[in-house]
Amino acid sequence: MAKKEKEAGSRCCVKIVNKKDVYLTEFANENDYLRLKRLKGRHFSFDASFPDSTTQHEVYTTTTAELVEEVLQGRNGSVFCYGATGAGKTYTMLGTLENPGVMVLAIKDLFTSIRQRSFDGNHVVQLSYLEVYNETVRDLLSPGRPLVLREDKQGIVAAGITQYRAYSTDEVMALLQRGNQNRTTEPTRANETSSRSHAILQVVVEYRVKDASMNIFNRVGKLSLIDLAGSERALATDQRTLRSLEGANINRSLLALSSCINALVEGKKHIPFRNSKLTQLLKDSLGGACNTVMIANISPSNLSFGETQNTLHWAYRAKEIRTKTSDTNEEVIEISETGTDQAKLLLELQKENRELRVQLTCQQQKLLTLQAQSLAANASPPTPSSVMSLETPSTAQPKEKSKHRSTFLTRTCFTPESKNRGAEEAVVKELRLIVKALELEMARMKKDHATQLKQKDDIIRELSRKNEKTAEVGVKKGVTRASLRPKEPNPGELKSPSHRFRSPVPTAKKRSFWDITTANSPSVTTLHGRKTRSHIISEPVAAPSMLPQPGFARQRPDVHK
Ligand SMILES: Nc1ncnc2c1ncn2[C@@H]1O[C@H](COP(=O)(O)OP(=O)(O)OP(=O)(O)O)[C@@H](O)[C@H]1O
Repeated sequence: MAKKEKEAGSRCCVKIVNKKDVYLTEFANENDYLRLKRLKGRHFSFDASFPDSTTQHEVYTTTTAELVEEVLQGRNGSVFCYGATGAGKTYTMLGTLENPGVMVLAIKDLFTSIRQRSFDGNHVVQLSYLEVYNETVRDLLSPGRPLVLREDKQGIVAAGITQYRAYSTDEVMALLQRGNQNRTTEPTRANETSSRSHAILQVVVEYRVKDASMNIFNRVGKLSLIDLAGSERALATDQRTLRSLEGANINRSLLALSSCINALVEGKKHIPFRNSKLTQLLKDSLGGACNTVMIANISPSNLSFGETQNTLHWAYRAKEIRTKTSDTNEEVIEISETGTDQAKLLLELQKENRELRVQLTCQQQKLLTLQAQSLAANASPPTPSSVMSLETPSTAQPKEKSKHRSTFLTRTCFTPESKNRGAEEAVVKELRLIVKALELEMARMKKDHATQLKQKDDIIRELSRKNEKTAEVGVKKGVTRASLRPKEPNPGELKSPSHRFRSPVPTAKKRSFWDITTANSPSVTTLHGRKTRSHIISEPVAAPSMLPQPGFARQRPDVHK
C-alpha cells in the first residue's frame, strides 16, 4: 500500500492465497448504511501471484529466469508489465539500487550464463531500447527522429534503431540509465514519475559454436523486456491538454492490446496488431513463436478497486493465449547444415579441380610425344612401329621411347636414301595431316580444360568469400560504441558482478535505480518538448499537478484533498 493510499484511509481489498489465487473484495459504499456489512468478491487464479512481502528476486526467478535460459538456447522471450498508474510496473521492471528489478536481474543473469559458457562458443549481445510515446517510436539510446516500424524476416523492427554491442553487465546498466533518462515521464496524482510512454528493451543474443566435425551452429535469441505506461482515464475537462492526448494514446494502445488479447483468446483469424504501434511491436510476443510472461501490477487499496479488477480481468484473459512453440534449435541446425553443405561442395570442387589439372598435364605430355613423333616422321621415313605409335598415341613406356629415338637417330644419320621417294612423301604428308588434326584436338581440349578450371576457381573463390562473410557477421552487425564502455585492461573480458553498480547520488525524489547517476550527468530539460526522467531529477521536488487528474474507478471525493 502506497503512503498516499494509507493516508487516505484505504483498506486492503486484495488477498493472495497459495501463491496462485487472488481474492478481490469489493467493500460496500460507506454511505450505504443498509449494505454496509455486505461483501462482494471475485476470485482469479494465475500461474503465480505475489503478496507485498515478495522480494524482487523472487519475482524475477519465478517469472523471467527460465526465459533467459531459453534465449540462450535460441528462443525468443518477452516479459511485459501491465497495470494502473502507480501500481509498480517500473518498480518491477527497473527497480531501485537496493532492489533491482527484472530488467537488471535478467541482464545480470544473462552475462553470468554467457561467462560460464564462454569456453564453448562465441556470444554476441546486442541491445536496443525504445519508447512508444503518443504513437511515435523513439530510440532511447540515441534520441532523434521518430522511427518507422517495418516488418521483415525477423518480425516487426524499428528501422534505423541503434543496436549497441554490449560486453558486460556494467555497460548495459550504463546504457539503460542513459535510455531511462530520455524516457518521457510526468507527475500524476498517483505517481510523481509516471511513465507516459511504453518502454521496450530488446536484448539479442547470438551464439556461435563449432562442433567436432567443424560445423558452425548459429543460434539467435531475443529477449524483450517491456514496461508499459499506466492505464488511466482522461477527464472531459482535460480534453485539450497534452496530458489528455497522452492519456488517449496510452489508452488507445492498451485498448488495441486488449482487442488483440480478445482476438487471440477467441482464436480469430485476424488479429488487429496494426491498430497501434505498441501492438505492432508486441506482435511477436503475443502471436508469434515466443515465450511470453505478463506481469499484472495491482494496488491492494480498495480505492483502486476498479483499476485492479480491470487489470486482473485482462491478465486472466491473457492467460488463455497460446503462443506458438518455437523450436529455434531446428532452425539453427538448418543454418549450420547449409554451412556444412557449402563446405562439402567446396571440398568436392577442389577435388574435381585437382583431377582436371592432372588430366591436363597428361594431355600436355601426350601432345609433346606426338610433336616429337611428328618431328621424327619429318626427318625420316616412317617405320611400321612409328606409324603404329602415331595411330595409338599413349604415354609411351620409357623402353619403347628410347627404342623409337634410337631408330630415328640411326635413320636420320646413317640410312641410305630410299628408292621409292614418291611413296615416302605421301606417307609423310599423311602423317603431317594426322599430327595437325591431333594438335587441333589437343588445343581444343586444352581450351576446354582451362575454361572448366576457371569456372571451378570462381566457384571456390565465391564459396570461400561467403564462408568468410558468415564468420564475420557477428562482428559487422553491431554498432560498437567504445566510448560508452569503461576503459578496461581487457575489453572483451566479462566483468564480475561486483562492479555492477555505481555510487548513488542522494535524492529526495523517487529512488528509481535509473535516477541514481543522473545528478552527475548534464540534465536534459526537455526532449522534443517532452519531459524526461532526467528533467524530473534536475527539478526541485515537484509540486502536485494543477491539472485535473484522471482518477481511479471508484474515487472518493476526499482523496483529491
Ligand atoms: N513492490 C513495491 N515495493 C516498494 N515500492 C514500490 C513497489 N511497487 C511500487 N513501488 C513504489 O511505488 C511508486 C510507483 O511505482 P511505479 O513508478 O513503479 O509505478 P508504475 O506502475 O510504473 O506507474 P506509471 O504507470 O505511472 O509509470 C514508486 O515510488 C515505487 O518505488
